[in-house]
Amino acid sequence: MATTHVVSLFLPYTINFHGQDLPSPEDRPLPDAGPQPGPQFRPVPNRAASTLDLITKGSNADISRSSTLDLNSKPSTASLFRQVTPPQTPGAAGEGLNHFGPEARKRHFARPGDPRSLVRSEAHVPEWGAQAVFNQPMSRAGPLPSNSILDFAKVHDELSQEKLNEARRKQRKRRSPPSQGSRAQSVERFAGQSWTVEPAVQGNGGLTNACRNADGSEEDITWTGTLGFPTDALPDSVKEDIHDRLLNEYQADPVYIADKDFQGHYSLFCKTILWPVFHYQIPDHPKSKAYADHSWGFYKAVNDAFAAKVVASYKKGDVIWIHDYHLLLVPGLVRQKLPDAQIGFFMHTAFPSSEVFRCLANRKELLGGMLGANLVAFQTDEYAQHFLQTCSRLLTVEATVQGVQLEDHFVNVTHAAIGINPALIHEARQDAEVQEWVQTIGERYEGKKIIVAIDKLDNVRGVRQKLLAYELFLNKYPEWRERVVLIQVAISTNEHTELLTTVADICTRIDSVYCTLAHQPLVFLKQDIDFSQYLALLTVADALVISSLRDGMNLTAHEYIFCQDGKGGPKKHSPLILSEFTGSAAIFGDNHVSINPWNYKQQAESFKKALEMGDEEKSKRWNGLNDVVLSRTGKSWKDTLSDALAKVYKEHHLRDSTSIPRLSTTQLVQKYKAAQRRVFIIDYEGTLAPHKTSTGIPLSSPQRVLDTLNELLGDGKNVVYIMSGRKPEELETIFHTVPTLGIIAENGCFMREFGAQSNDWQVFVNLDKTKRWKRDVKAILQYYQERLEDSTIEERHCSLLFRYDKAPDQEMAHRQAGESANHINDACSKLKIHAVPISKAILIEPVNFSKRSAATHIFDGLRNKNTASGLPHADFLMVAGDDREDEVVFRWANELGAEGQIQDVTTVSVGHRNTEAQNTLTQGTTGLLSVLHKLVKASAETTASDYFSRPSRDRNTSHN
Ligand SMILES: O=P(O)(O)OC[C@H]1O[C@H](O[C@H]2O[C@H](CO)[C@@H](O)[C@H](O)[C@H]2O)[C@H](O)[C@@H](O)[C@@H]1O
Repeated sequence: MATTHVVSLFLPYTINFHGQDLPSPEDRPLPDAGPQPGPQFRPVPNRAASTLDLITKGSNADISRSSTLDLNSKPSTASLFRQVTPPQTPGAAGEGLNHFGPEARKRHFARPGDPRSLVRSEAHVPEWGAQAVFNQPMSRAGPLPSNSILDFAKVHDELSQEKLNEARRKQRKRRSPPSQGSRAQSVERFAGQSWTVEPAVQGNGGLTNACRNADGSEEDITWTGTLGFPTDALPDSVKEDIHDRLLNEYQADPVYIADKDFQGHYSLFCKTILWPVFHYQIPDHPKSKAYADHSWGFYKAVNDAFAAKVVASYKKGDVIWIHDYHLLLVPGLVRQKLPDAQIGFFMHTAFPSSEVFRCLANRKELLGGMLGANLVAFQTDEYAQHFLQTCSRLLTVEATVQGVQLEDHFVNVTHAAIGINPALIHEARQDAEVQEWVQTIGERYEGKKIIVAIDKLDNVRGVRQKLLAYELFLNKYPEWRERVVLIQVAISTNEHTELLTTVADICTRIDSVYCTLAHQPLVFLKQDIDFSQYLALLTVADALVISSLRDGMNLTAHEYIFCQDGKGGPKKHSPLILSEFTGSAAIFGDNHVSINPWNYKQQAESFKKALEMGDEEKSKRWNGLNDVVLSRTGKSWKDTLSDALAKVYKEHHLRDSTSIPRLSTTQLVQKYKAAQRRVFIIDYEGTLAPHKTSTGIPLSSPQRVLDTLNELLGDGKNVVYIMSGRKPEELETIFHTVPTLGIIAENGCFMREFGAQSNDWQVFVNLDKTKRWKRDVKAILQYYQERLEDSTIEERHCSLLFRYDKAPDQEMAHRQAGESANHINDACSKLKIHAVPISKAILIEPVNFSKRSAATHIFDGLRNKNTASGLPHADFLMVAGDDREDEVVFRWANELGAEGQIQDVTTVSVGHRNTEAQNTLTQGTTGLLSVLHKLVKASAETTASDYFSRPSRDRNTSHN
């Protein structure tokens, strides 16, 4: 049975090992020690009380281990920061405990014994390899090479040396039998361990929830992803057991990646390069990470491993959905192996503007990878537009609202915002623990207003900006100081120590200025909270603030709106304060309180506005928001995307030149002979005659083309048009020996009617207006021409061509050409012209006139003429072409055929491109000439044989 492969970096499941002889923390490998023999487990830390526990249960808990804020014993926020040693780089030393504590186990709401549970959509998870939640193996990756730009050259040399050593090691291994060395001993301890399948700690909770039904079940899905912890230390037998159980019982196919590759991929390339760039954090000082660093190799290795896994488990008819920025290369890699597969790609994070994306050293490979999909989808229209513009600028391809036109195929681009799973949240909030927390928090803060904020302490979440704005709010509105509390849950990662310090400073300031013996207006929790506390906070909040500087969506906002409906606690309908830079803001209309998080003053005002909002307005706004949350759920997102993919896949398949039949000359001859009135519309360059270089086609055309056209025109039943992008006078010169030929020039801006005088041209465009836009556009093009060696501007009456085929630096030429096209499209959007990349040139032409509009004109003319004479206007139409401009004529002709307006319609694409034509002719221009010649010959033979087979008395009268 066909399945949908949901391919995401992390599976929704992980493994918890339950050995009898779990190692103590002292057994952990030492920093920089590399792979170590011996115990490989981290114990689960002693249970530490969470802050919210402390709120109610007193301060007996070991606060130094839990990094919590005990409101009863009131340590200052500053002391809180001092108590906690920031964790070290995961995998390097195996540290990184305590931020999550045992509460992080409850990131999900699980039915007993069933890991298919609701998870928090935007959970704030520990770094990979931190072993903060379950007993799992340590990373054997050892320290990775530095990715500081200052060490670039050194690392480069080291890596080259390492490659050499690796090759030598492999050679030695091939020569000698496998040893029973330390690695074999160290993995032994895992062989007999018992383990359980648990809901994942890492990964995209929004995606997991969207793929689950109201009862937690999933249909026809196979998950592909990693287990979320280092697996080098597991023996193959354990890996196989885990694989078999996950696949059989949970439809989850684990991908095992070498620890070093995973760490280099995730902690380096994803987290220090892609994530900041996609969220507009562009480092510009020497301490920042290099854009072109060695971690690209790790990124590729992980993407390769994923692609190999997908290809191996794919069966004909399956659908493949690849998710998020970790796996940008996978669509392209899978496409290479499975050219006919149905592949969708969804980007969960924001996609930056082309100006930012182009900073990435591997930008073309990344785009090429994404374009391996049939459908590339984003959360919002804005991100989709950024992607289209990036492709157009960096790859110099034509990007339309529907997608990207590549050399020989089309990739559709769309947007669909992910949503939440209301039914599962509703079930979860019925849990007694949630109810208890609702009551507890309500009692603890009775008489106060609670502003809630739940973020990962990462530069993109705008926590610093939020705290500064809150400080300003307290300063400006003293009447609120004793009546409001901001509960900021913020999980830090070890990467952001600078941010942590700044945030600590602000917290200290707020504490020292506004904290009193009776009231603390800021509760800063530098640890995660469990799922029931999360739901309870969202339920009782008087406002939620999301101040992200950039965020793909942000489903915490959606979960908050849902929790405020009064069915899991008090009916609050509290306001949502939401950054305009989140995807969610794009779908919520104007019912939230919108902020630019950089505008501290505005953000401070938004707190006041939210806290003082009247009940009526609150309910009105909340109803609007809730409508969006309930109508745009995770399920509807998933259904919309799978319908869209199925539709475009069908279209692509129909247009795929390998699935379009070759033109059958025999059938065509039969139709031709049967027809009374035939119309031919044939493209010139690339279809009837080969393409020539930028110097243009030679004005003396091949005699064979002219002879064939004259032969066709020799039959009085035939009406023949040539279509071309060239100027009328050029075409007139080329075809001066074919006097009655109809000509469409400059892609439909001019037309000489069939049978008209040689210089009798119809002009469809307004030439004065055309002159004006050409002058403006030429000025833009000249700017680019001056910067691009050996580029030229070719001027036609109604269009301009910026040619760069002779430019010595083609990389630069592509970039300049792409820039110029975007520049013109942006600057001249009101002029009804567009700039489109064609082969080695940018064509700037009017949007309202095309070969299709000219073809329609021809057909209307024939219809009018023949209606008057009583003859059929046409019962045979043949359209032949080879490139983008001809596709619109194919579509038009196919429509006429489908509507029955013309009995026999034949559309032929010469060459190998994906096309809307119904037939292909792969033999090129000479192939088409032979077909046309055969038609004429067959018809002449018919006429002769008809003549001689008729009685002689008829023969004598036939010309009367
Ligand atoms: O931290 P990562 O493991 O690299 O994953 C990135 C984030 O993925 C999820 O967020 C993304 O998807 C959400 C749902 O589509 C979307 O709302 C958000 O804007 C995206 O960034 C996950 O929820 C986050 O915790 C991860 O950090």
